[in-house]
Amino acid sequence: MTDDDTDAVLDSLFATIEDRRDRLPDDSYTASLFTHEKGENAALEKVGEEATEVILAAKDDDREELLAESGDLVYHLLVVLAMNDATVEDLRDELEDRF
Ligand SMILES: N=c1c2ncn([C@@H]3O[C@H](COP(=O)(O)OP(=O)(O)OP(=O)(O)O)[C@@H](O)[C@H]3O)c2ncn1[C@@H]1O[C@H](COP(=O)(O)O)[C@@H](O)[C@H]1O
Repeated sequence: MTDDDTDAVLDSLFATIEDRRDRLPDDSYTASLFTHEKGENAALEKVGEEATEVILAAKDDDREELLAESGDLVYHLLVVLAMNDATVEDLRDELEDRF
């Protein structure tokens, strides 16, 4: 997979998150985070939980679990960005500024 492919996956995932945020379909886990009674805290708690699971998987040298939990973490992080008027493009700019 090339860097461009990775960008396309992140762009596509973020566009899906924005779509769920804007349309709030009933059967969407993403939409449920945007309508949760705990508000943004529900997504922030998931970021914390998934980060902990990443740490445990790394400490256990469990590569498969590490990748699965990293996927969950990145997804929930993108949801939090979408809740805060930030985009994956903003994140890309932030990282590029550090080169
Ligand atoms: N990448 C993800 C993704 N990663 C994780 N998750 C969900 O995040 C939750 C993670 O929870 P846990 O691992 O803690 O497992 P759990 O036991 O279900 O936890 P709880 O939800 O009960 O707290 C699960 O319900 C996963 O399904 C995701 N849900 C959606 N996406 C992407 O978002 C797209 C749209 O999904 P919907 O919003 O459901 O249409 C999907 O096609 C995917 O591309």
